[in-house]
Amino acid sequence: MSDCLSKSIMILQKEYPMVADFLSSFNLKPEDDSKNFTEIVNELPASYFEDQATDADQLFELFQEFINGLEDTQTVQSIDSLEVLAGKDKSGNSESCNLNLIPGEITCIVGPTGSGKSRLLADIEWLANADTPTGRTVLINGEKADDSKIAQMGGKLIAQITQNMNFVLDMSVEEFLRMHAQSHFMLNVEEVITEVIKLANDLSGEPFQPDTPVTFLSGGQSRALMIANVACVGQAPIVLIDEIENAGVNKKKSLDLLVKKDKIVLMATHDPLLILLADKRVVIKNGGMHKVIETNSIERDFYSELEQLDNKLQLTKDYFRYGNELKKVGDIY
Ligand SMILES: Nc1ncnc2c1ncn2[C@@H]1O[C@H](COP(=O)(O)OP(=O)(O)OP(=O)(O)O)[C@@H](O)[C@H]1O
Repeated sequence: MSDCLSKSIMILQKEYPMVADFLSSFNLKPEDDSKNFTEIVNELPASYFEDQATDADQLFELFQEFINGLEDTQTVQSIDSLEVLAGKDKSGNSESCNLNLIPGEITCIVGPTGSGKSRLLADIEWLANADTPTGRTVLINGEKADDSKIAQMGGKLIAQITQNMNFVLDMSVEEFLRMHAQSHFMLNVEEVITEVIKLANDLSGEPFQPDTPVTFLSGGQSRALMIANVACVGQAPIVLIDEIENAGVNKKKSLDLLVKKDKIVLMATHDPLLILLADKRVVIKNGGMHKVIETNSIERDFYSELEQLDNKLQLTKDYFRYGNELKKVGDIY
């Protein structure tokens, strides 16, 4: 018998408080919580199964699935380090450094076009084990992916945010978020939906409604929705971002949001504002990790100066985008 079917409800509830929600959603009100799930179900009268249109085997199966889901969720939440061990650059020379990432920290990947930034993201996405063109190895909590449960959890460990977030689903924003929140066993689904939509609208500055079909969202709106969703609903502790500079979202707010949720954030970018917002950056040269630079205080101070320049550039873009014609310099600001 599976462990969760033979453990007392009292013990299971200590490990997983959400067991109470499972029981109440099936109208099960055990009077004696020292009994296990099997005993509770076996004592139910036939009328219960008729009312619920289910049977004992189905309840056992659903309960096991539910507990497995909770176990997976707890495992992915306990990531406290990600390490990329050096492999080879494009010429086959050993890379100069490893890369260590921890929750609540933003790391940028910088380097010229074609240098290998996306390759590094892909190595992490695949939890490389000396089996990609770079020969890198990714360690999670100091362990190789194939050494633990992590291998099965690849999909739940890592969330990706890319330039191309195309939806093909025929559903509204609200339905999409509800489906996602339910699949993550969230308790307060409706509150979460409201929070994610509010955040996404704040990030893109181009509001949409709960009943907007996801296929109607603009590029900026869909990326904002993904970022808010990854931050609030997704339990993935590692977020990989490929270029959000032209994404039509507020970059600083987006990063603040992810960091507040204690995610490991790794972002390939050419944008100096994003680079200066990060805690550190790994420099890629000829496909290899060349060095890791911590953002220093001079760079942090330079950020505000650069931000003012960026705001000016943004105003200029909007000026022309909205059909204005420049008559004298100074009209824009
Ligand atoms: N260490 C390596 N060994 C072998 N091939 C590599 C290595 N690093 C990168 N490559 C290959 O080099 C090519 C360019 O890399 P990649 O697309 O990651 O560059 P990039 O820096 O993301 O470029 P861009 O800034 O234009 O997006 C890819 O085909 C990638 O697989």
